[in-house]
Amino acid sequence: MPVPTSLNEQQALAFQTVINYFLPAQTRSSSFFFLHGHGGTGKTFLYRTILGHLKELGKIVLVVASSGIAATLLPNATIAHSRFKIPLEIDHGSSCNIKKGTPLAELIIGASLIIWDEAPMVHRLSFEAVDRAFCDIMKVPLTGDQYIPFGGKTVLLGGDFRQTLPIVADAGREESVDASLTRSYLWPLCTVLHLSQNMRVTSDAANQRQIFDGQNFAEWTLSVGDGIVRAKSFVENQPTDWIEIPESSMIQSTDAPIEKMTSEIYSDFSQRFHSASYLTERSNVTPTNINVTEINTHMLSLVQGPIRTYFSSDTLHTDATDAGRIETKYPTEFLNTLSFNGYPEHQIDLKVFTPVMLLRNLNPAIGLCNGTRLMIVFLGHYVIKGLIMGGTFNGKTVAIPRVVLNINDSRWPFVLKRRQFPVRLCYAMTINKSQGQTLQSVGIYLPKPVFNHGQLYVAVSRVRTAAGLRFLIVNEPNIPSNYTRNIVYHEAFSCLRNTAELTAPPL
Ligand SMILES: Nc1ncnc2c1ncn2[C@@H]1O[C@H](COP(=O)(O)OP(=O)(O)OP(=O)(O)O)[C@@H](O)[C@H]1O
Repeated sequence: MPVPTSLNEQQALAFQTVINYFLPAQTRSSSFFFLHGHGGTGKTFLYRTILGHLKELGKIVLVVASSGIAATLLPNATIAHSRFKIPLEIDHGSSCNIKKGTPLAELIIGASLIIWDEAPMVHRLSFEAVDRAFCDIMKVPLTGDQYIPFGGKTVLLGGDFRQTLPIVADAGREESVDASLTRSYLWPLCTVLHLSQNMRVTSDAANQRQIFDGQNFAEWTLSVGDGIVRAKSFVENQPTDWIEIPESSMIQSTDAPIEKMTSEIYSDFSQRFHSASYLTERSNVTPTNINVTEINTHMLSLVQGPIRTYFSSDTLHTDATDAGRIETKYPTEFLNTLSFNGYPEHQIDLKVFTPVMLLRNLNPAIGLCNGTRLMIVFLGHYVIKGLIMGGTFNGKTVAIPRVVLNINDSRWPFVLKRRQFPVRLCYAMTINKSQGQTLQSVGIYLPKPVFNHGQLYVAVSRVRTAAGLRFLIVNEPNIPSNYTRNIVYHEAFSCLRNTAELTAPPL
């Protein structure tokens, strides 16, 4: 099959390698691939090209993504966890809840290719559970010489290991790296396909200007991700990972850093606070939810118009034998004070024209995913309405209902049932939540440095141009305010470097 001329050299090689598996009688060493490339290298473009070609050949392709936002960028994509029924509570022996003979099992048997985008975000145990389920469906033994990964299905995973690793509660460096796909028994069985040419920013003349240390913006961003920017240590016995931020990107700190930062990112706010395109293009990002809330509260106070407050209904559910005692010990008033990452607050204050982020995958088919941003256009009693900002469904107005969320947090001896609109204001968002968003103007607010692998890289790679990036850093007095930490766990992706040279298989 001819390689499409629209692809660059690396994309063409990857295309050839994958498509080769659909041609008759080839010598096959592996049918499991990982497409590795940083943001803008054309992974999505390549998935679409492969999809188009296999469609022409009449093949079935299942497309999934680890996050709702990534799923909205690919045709007919769904979220991997729901598509493959991956258990939420997972351990080393888990499999997916896919029964033989069901329509889903038949669909998997009939599929020629599985594409899974943003794979590095997902815990390796999830891939291992899918591997077990596929082997079961395909009647392939899990051990011994007959074993083939994913039961012999051709699988193309993709993503960037420079970004944040799977979230593991209270994990240190070792546990975080151990959760990565690169630590799975599956990893040595995959063929890595590399993309490194940035197709998104290279054409932009402004980005070709040197911004720092002889590098242009795309190169600098990538060196941040690779953890190869020159770094210092300011605290004895602490890691040498403090890097200098280009002067041109700095906002000087003041006594009122939030006001200073937001007035730069949301310039002309009083005139433009109701413009969806203005809100779509910008956001502040910061490592923790506490600072996100501070920024959002400040911005809400600047919006003209009345506030509408929505309170959740909170109840608790427990199977414990002393359920009565637990209910007495944790009254509703106490439950209302609890906050959980990724869940709505008990009290949500909103105004028309405020931007919110959806916290649940309500209906990915119409763009309502965990991470979708919307501008509020209607605040009713039973329903709120928003205009989707960004992505494939940009500009669509949708209704958001109240939903019941079961919050199972190991710190508490109960499951909290919270009935609330699954939204949070998003003039600012955590760096982890910003993964997958593309913006024109981003203010990175660091009242404390980042605390995890890939966070600084995710933050700086949200924008397409150096001009769109602003930092406000508040450091201890002994550390200059143009330095911040760049945490990179090299061991999470060092195994990828040795596979950079891939030779094209014979066609
Ligand atoms: N071969 C190509 N020819 C023309 N344009 C391309 C090519 N490859 C990619 N692009 C364009 O470059 C931009 C970035 O590509 P794409 O979105 O596929 O990158 P990505 O690696 O998926 O990025 P991210 O990880 O940030 O989602 C898009 O506008 C895409 O259309």
